[in-house]
Amino acid sequence: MAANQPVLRVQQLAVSYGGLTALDDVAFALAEGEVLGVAGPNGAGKSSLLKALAGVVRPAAGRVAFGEEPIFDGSARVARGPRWAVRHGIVLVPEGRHLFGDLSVEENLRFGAYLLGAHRYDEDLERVYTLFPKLRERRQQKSATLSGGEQQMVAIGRGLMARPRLLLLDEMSLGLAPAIAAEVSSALVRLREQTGLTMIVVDESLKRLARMTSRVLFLARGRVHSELDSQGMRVDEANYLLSSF
Ligand SMILES: Nc1ncnc2c1ncn2[C@@H]1O[C@H](COP(=O)(O)OP(=O)(O)OP(=O)(O)O)[C@@H](O)[C@H]1O
Repeated sequence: MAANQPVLRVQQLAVSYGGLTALDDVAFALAEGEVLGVAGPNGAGKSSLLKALAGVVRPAAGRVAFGEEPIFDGSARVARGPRWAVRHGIVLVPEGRHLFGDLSVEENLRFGAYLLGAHRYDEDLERVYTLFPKLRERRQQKSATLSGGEQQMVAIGRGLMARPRLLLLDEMSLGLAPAIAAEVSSALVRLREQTGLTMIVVDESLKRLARMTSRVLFLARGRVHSELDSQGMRVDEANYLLSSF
């Protein structure tokens, strides 16, 4: 891929569920190593966007390309599914974590590598445990008995075990106390600094998004309302903008 080519290009993307339009005419591009935040009120289409990129939801129209590869092209009738996406490095950490509660932390993490087929997990596991030291202490513990924050760390770790090139994180702070949410987002900032991984992050807190991302896309009623640079973003003003949607 040429250096100036976006790693992800989304054009005129539409998603609908029966008669309900969840996303309409959404367009943006993402450069390699960029971390994009997505904000918007409930029902704005944030999860639908991540699911469409991960091949979990089939768009109604538009085009999505990952590097040179089309993920979806309405006019060419190309629609990739979730297996294709994971194998090509697009990994979704879904809202709600979806862990196997009866399995241990390490078994859940290993599951993230499952779709990649046979490869050595040890180095990947080590990287996850370095990012989230709490998980190393609890590697044999059943996931259901972890705290919410630890479960979220397992969900992110499981995503990392799939060796992502684009990591999609949906509402990772949902239900977490602010201090724990801050701990999880600090880990993502370290991940970004250490690996340069390209990510899209949905989070209800603009303050956390401002720390984690380089720019934030605001969705309202399924459309891109505006986009702000995270560095110069005044969180109070951005919150005011959000409340006006
Ligand atoms: N499987 C589905 N079937 C029908 N409608 C759906 C489905 N999933 C989402 N929707 C609808 O699509 C719209 C966008 O939902 P989506 O979950 O993408 O929004 P969101 O911005 O992630 O919201 P939230 O912040 O509440 O998670 C909403 O009106 C929602 O009710």
